[in-house]
Amino acid sequence: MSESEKPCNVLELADVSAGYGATNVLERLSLALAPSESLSIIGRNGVGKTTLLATMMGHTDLHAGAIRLNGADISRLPVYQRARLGIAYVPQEREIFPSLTVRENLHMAARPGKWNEATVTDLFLNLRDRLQQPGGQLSGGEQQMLAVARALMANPSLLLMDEPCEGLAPVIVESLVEVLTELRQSEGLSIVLVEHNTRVALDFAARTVVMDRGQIVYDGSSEGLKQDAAQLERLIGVTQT
Ligand SMILES: Nc1ncnc2c1ncn2[C@@H]1O[C@H](COP(=O)(O)OP(=O)(O)OP(=O)(O)O)[C@@H](O)[C@H]1O
Repeated sequence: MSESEKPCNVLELADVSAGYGATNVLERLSLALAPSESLSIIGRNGVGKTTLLATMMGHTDLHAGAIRLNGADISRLPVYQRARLGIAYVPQEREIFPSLTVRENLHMAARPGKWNEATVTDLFLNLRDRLQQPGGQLSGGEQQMLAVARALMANPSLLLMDEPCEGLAPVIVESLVEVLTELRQSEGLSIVLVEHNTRVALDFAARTVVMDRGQIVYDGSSEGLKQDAAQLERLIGVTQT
């Protein structure tokens, strides 16, 4: 395949410096994601993982560099336009609307495509029985499922997820990871997962990025990191995964 025939990256960050106000958290960071490719992001606390997702979505101040989505420059676009172009974001805080029903939450940002009320509730069966209940009455795990399901209803090409397993019981984490793994295999969907649990992160995607102080210090095979405890320890200070 020649260069011109190659499908363009779903996402590309080129030499991006970004942060909050005048302060940069990300320093000249570059990253590209092929169509349908998924990626895990790990790193110690406070190294800029959330800031990286927030920058993709347009929630931070971009000071230098460019961000492209499916080849189009979105660097200066506000959040809602990025969402319309196909980025969905599940923030750490979930941000579901507690007084709206599950169904109302689901339909807030729905766009036509393969993900609709029927298909997302096939994926998260718990939600199907609770469509009429206020979102605030759901358990933590169900609220997380609602947040992911609502993001899917926008039929994105890129799904950004910030620590979806945080605060959930191990059995819920297990079922959520199962669904996320199923989603990772969806044609036309790229997932970027920020995950504190190194084992979950390395199992989730074939490719893992490790961040340190606003930069990428490893970008490569998840399997490679799994097999190299010394490197993992050096990068993020864990001895077991
Ligand atoms: N809204 C904000 N305004 C100003 N500084 C912020 C804001 N959010 C984060 N920061 C700072 O940016 C840096 C990176 O934080 P970020 O939350 O991106 O890291 P992280 O790797 O996601 O951390 P954690 O694993 O603890 O969630 C930190 O120094 C943090 O204090």
